[in-house]
Amino acid sequence: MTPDNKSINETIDKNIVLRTENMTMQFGGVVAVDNLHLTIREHQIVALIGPNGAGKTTAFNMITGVYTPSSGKIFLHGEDITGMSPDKITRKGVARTFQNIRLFKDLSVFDNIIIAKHFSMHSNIFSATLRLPGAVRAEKKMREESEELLERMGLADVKDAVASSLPYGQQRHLEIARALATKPELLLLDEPAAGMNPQETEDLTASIKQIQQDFNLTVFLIEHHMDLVMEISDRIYVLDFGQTIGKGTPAEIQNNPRVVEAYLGVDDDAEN
Ligand SMILES: Nc1ncnc2c1ncn2[C@@H]1O[C@H](COP(=O)(O)OP(=O)(O)OP(=O)(O)O)[C@@H](O)[C@H]1O
Repeated sequence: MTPDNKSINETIDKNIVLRTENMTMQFGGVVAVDNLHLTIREHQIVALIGPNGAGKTTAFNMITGVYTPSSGKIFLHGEDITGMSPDKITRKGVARTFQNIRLFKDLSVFDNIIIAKHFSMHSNIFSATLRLPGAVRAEKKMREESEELLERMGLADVKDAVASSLPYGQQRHLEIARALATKPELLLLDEPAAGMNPQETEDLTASIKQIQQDFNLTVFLIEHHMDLVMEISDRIYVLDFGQTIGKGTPAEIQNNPRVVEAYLGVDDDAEN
């Protein structure tokens, strides 16, 4: 390899935020995810799709440290994070939302954000209680950043409302805001449009694109709403019974006969 080729390859590799090698999860006799190879580059929006039970959430759970893979490796910017704890992975710049909303339902919108900020900054409860100058400054900064985040997410008007009192669509936006409060570089969204009507889904599609640009993010999302997936994804991976049956651009996926047969041919909405 010439020196020029070598430096080109190194530059390309630096752009890889997340890479999995043979990532596999077995539950008893079920291979939920089978040898998954992912490559996600900086500032891409990448989707993971597939029928129910295909292994999508299990893949997220391995990447975020909830499960340790049965075999295979996970690299974040080239660092092996396989089996690292969820807290540690969050502090390395990975945040996620969940398929079923997991807010602090009895707390205000603002407090949901502040708690996430405290968590990500590893703030010291003793210095905060004693109101030491450094802690006071940090707290002030956190509050300002939280206000700004709520403003950007269109939630400033409801910042004092109890989280559970928000309409469903706004609760989903709050969940994304809370994930953003940890200042991630890589944002994982698990079915962000679940339960949304077509108008809410359209609004969310625009929001995700905007958030990705405003916060300079790399986004990896699981979603069943194909309009959303096809519109915003740079690349798509398709799982079926844990196996990767397709990967490529939206156009490539739409024309992949195996994917159409296993998944795209089935109209999820028609079943409901
Ligand atoms: N903790 C677990 N213990 C045992 N089996 C599990 C566990 N978690 C998931 N599975 C199994 O692994 C397979 C993949 O499940 P997973 O939830 O990852 O699918 P999914 O693609 O996210 O589905 P959906 O679209 O319905 O959310 C399923 O057969 C599921 O029953």
